[in-house]
Amino acid sequence: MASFIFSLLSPFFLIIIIFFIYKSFNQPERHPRIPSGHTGLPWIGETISFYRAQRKNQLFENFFQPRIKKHGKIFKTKLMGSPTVVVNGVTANKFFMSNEFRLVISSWPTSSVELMGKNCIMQKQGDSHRCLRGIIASTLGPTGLQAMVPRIAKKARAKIQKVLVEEVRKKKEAMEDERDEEEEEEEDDDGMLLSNLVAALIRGEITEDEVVDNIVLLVFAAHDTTSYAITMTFKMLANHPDCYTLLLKEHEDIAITKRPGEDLTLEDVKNMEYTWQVARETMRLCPPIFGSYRKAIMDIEFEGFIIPKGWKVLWTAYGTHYDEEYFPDPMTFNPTRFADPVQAYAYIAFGGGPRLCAGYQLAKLNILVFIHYVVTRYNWSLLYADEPIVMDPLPFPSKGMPIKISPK
Ligand code: HEM
Repeated sequence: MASFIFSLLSPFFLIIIIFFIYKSFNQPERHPRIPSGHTGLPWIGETISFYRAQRKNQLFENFFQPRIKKHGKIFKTKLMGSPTVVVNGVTANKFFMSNEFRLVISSWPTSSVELMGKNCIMQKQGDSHRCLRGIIASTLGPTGLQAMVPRIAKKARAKIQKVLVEEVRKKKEAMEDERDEEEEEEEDDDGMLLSNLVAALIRGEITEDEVVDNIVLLVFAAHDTTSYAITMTFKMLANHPDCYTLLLKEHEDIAITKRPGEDLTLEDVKNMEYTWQVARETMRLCPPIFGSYRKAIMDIEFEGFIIPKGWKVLWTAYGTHYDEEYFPDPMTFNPTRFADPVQAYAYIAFGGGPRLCAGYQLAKLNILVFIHYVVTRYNWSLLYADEPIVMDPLPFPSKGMPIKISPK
């Protein structure tokens, strides 16, 4: 045995082994390599420059744009130890978003998963995703929102978790008691998200952890995104008085039809067309979510390149929203560009495909209703015209964008 091993190490065998290693590294490539500059230090890759740019809300200017200019819409980098292919443009958005679960799955960095909870919808695939998506999206869809219109008016995760677990258990007990008492009667359905999630918990479709993690996720996914969208819309309005005049007129026309104290209806919200153009244009230039991560679950061929199984794919809103191929004169604030439908997958502030934002309708409603009450009831102006935006992990104005406000 020992002499056999020794013979393997003889010069002849070594030459054969070296030949095979050489051959395997020099296989003629069937597919071109994905362009990449230097992918940075081993393991860390370009993580530091990525986060430095992100922190200053300069991801486009300092990270994506220089690489897109040099390599094109698809390039490779290395972030947090993972080889990552950054993809931009309508074709890539459509391909990667619509092939969710088939070729790629959602794959957020560990730090984001810790914040949102590993049982939240963003981390789920297949049946589990379908079940949660059904509950959340139906509660937040147009029918669920109908009841919510008149009601619209950082805490540590551990604290939120504790409070929520108590609430979930209380709610579960109450719902089970009610069910015992009124066995034959129809389910009491108040249409609220917590009730719908707890009802699924009682039916054994989801776990208590899933109820809690999805409520926490919705706090992050819903609050910070919507508040940033509203904040930036007011900033844009302050900087574009002509747009403000048009927007104000739209709301005054609605307000004039109302008796004192009368609530807005969904019909009123539908008439806020120009305001929604303003908000969409704001989110085109200032997307609350700059992009999202996927992981290839098999080797993927895209535009002649091979993305190996296990690599990350990062789609970015900037790479499409700032591309003049889809939005002429892209850096100019021009809400009426949304007066006509835009090409599918060109406007991706709310993502696309099976993971399209489940709270889209609620976000739209909150933004429009909030703007309505502010502009019809108050005069306002920005305190700091050029307040820097920072990101941690979502973007926000560094001073909280205070405004001077007085009743009309
Ligand atoms: C302006 C406000 C908002 C913006 C810009 C926004 C943006 C997004 C984006 C880009 C995604 C897709 C992420 C991905 O592809 O990985 C997403 C997913 C999601 N959003 Fe929103 N969102 C907003 C408001 C809300 C609100 C108000 C809620 C709920 C109350 C919500 C709940 C969700 C959920 C549950 C998902 C995950 C969907 C899934 O994985 O199937 N979002 N959102």
